[in-house]
Amino acid sequence: MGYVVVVGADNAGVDYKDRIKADLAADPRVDRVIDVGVGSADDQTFYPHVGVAGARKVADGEAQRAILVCGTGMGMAISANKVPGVRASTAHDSFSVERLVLSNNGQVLCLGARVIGVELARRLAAEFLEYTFDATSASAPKVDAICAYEGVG
Ligand SMILES: O=C[C@H](O)[C@H](O)COP(=O)(O)O
Repeated sequence: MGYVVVVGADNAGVDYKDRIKADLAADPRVDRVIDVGVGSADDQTFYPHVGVAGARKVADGEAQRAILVCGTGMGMAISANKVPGVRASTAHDSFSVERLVLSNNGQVLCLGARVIGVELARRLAAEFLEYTFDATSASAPKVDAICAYEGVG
């Protein structure tokens, strides 16, 4: 069983989002890609609406992961983290992407199209799917402590 992955972006990130969406569609690790928009750079929908829509699909169990793109990645991360059960962060290097999953059990990777190049963004998106959180690891009780602050888990 492969991943269901949500992709989303605002007008600043839509080109990156569409590139990553195409990569995911061709990725054998991915069963389905859900695109929560925007559809074009003309769509001025504010990033929090996209970020929360994407994060809700993860929280609801419709998807296991989400990749959200805005200008910096930060607005998407702040917005996605408003959804209980979601752990989202901007990560612009390989080590941070690894730790987002292995340390933080993060399900939502946020990328900044005005910060990193599209080839790095594509690579980080692919790397994000390489990792699976180990619930028996020493990091697990720390993630449990995060969840306890929001009444989840
Ligand atoms: O975090 C927010 C994003 O970077 C967004 O794409 C741009 O937001 P701004 O237009 O408010 O700078």
